[in-house]
Amino acid sequence: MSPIEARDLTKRFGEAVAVDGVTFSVRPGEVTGFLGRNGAGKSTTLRMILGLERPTSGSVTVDGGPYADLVAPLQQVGSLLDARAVQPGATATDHLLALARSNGIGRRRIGEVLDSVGLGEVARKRAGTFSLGMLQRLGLAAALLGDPPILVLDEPLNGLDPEGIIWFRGLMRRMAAEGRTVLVSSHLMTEMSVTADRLLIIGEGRLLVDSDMVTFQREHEHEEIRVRTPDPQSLRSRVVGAGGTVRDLDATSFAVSGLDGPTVGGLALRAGIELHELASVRRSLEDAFMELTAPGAQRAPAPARPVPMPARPVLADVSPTRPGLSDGDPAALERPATRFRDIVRSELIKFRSTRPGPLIVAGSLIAGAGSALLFADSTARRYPDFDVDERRLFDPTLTILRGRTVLEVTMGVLGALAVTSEYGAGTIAPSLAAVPDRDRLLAAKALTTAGIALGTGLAAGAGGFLAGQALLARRGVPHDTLRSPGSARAVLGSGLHATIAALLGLGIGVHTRSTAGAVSTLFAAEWLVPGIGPAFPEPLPALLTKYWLTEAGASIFVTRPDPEVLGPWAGLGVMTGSTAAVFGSALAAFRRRDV
Ligand SMILES: Nc1ncnc2c1ncn2[C@@H]1O[C@H](COP(=O)(O)OP(=O)(O)OP(=O)(O)O)[C@@H](O)[C@H]1O
Repeated sequence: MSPIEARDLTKRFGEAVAVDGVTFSVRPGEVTGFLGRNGAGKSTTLRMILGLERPTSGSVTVDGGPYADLVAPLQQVGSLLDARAVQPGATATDHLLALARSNGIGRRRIGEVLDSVGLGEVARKRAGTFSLGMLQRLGLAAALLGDPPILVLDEPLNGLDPEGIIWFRGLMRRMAAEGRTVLVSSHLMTEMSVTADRLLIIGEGRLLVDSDMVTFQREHEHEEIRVRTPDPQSLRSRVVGAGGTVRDLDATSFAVSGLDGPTVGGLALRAGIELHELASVRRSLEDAFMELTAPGAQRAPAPARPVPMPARPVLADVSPTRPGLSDGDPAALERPATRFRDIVRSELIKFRSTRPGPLIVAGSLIAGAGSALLFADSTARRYPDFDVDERRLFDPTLTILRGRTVLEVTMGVLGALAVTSEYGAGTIAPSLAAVPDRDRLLAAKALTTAGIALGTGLAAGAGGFLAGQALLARRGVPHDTLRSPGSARAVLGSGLHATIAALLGLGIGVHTRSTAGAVSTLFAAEWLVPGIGPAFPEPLPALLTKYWLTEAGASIFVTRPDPEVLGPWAGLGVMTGSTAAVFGSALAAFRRRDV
């Protein structure tokens, strides 16, 4: 079994066929160049190899099974799809650390790979300040993190300067010499002719060439005679009759292989055919590539050749790690499967290293406590004018916790950002390549988000409550303590409410995939729907007040019974149920969709 095997791999986007019945094997100990023009289907094929896109039909295996089944993905396959897929606010170290942690790779490895790609000096610089060439190096560093036996790289040369290209060639050659499997896509034939041992050429989704480079060069790189004549038909038949091979160039010219210039000239002279041009030119591999992949070129699918397996990889520590395929390799046995705890730690690093996350938490704490103080102050000013009924119904806890709306939105945004920031920056692809189990990735995001929101909600609620009650007490207005009926529950509720709001945001974020879309949806849920509710005839306004998720959830803060709203726990239950429905549908969508 080859490290990468595609069988009849097909991907359709609607009517368009991006990859059309492609079959190939990639062997260890070689650099395999995957060549094609823009839009030929290279990236789609590589994304299917990495489990980021689901084949419409056919299959592709990595290390003998689907990519999703790898036990420690980064230590088995290193990949680079899009070098620009980084959080601009994250440093090079943080970018790698988040990936490394998810697969239980130690921090020491980060310095090593950064040094090995020449980025040691900028380890603490933000990736947003990097040139494209530096980003390619960072992407390669990410691919090398787990010292994997298989490398899958999509156009890694883009943006590299000449020195970088030479360095990259050397790196690929070294990797192959160590027995690793290297699959690298490109649209540059010339580059691949010096880097690759084996060639796969894809055009309009179909595999056109599957050959070793030496054979391809022998077949396509040679001298040929270019002939221009007003009577190409006659000369062509004479050339073919003399054993030459003809390749049409345009209406009046063709190229001849297998005969030399004087022979072709002699044939023309003897037949009395006028010649306008007779020249010997070297046919480059680039020419061959352009002709083979010309739009609409006549083509048949390349035969699926049985690929003999070369000797086992040389390096002990680059052997396959899939259980059952490791042949008792001690290096494989040392690699533990990815642990959920590590994925959570990786999510925490992502949170810390993307600028909006910590800012939102700080802002929420200030806004939560600040709005409580503002409400306390305005209540204290108005309290002397309250009539008897107003004083009887006065609920100091509820007044203080009115800032919950701000927290509900900020925590919702925080939850949404856990996924939308990944889609926005494109880091969702490397994240999923590192953690292909989508349930576990989303669960880790949910747990991290919930933990941060719970802490923030409790801190903002308790801080706001204590500061607000102290202000009321100082101004001689009735106030609550944590021992007052319902007050502790309301403060605890602040944490629960923030947590549910964050999970709601996360679910919405998975659906919208864009931060703007998620924020608009959250604002609609928070303000638009309850705001326009009263414009409709009863009983809709009453129902919305009681059962709309954000309104119902707010009842957790109510300390005096109110017939218009649900009981505190019932209300929070409605909000939890609605959030669970949104989150459940998000999980289903996340499992199903490509990337
Ligand atoms: N998500 C998608 N939805 C619709 N069409 C898509 C999608 N992804 C790719 N395609 C189409 O599939 C075809 C192959 O695209 P792909 O990105 O695989 O090409 P490529 O060979 O990698 O090109 P490039 O060198 O420009 O990256 C293109 O026609 C592209 O427009």
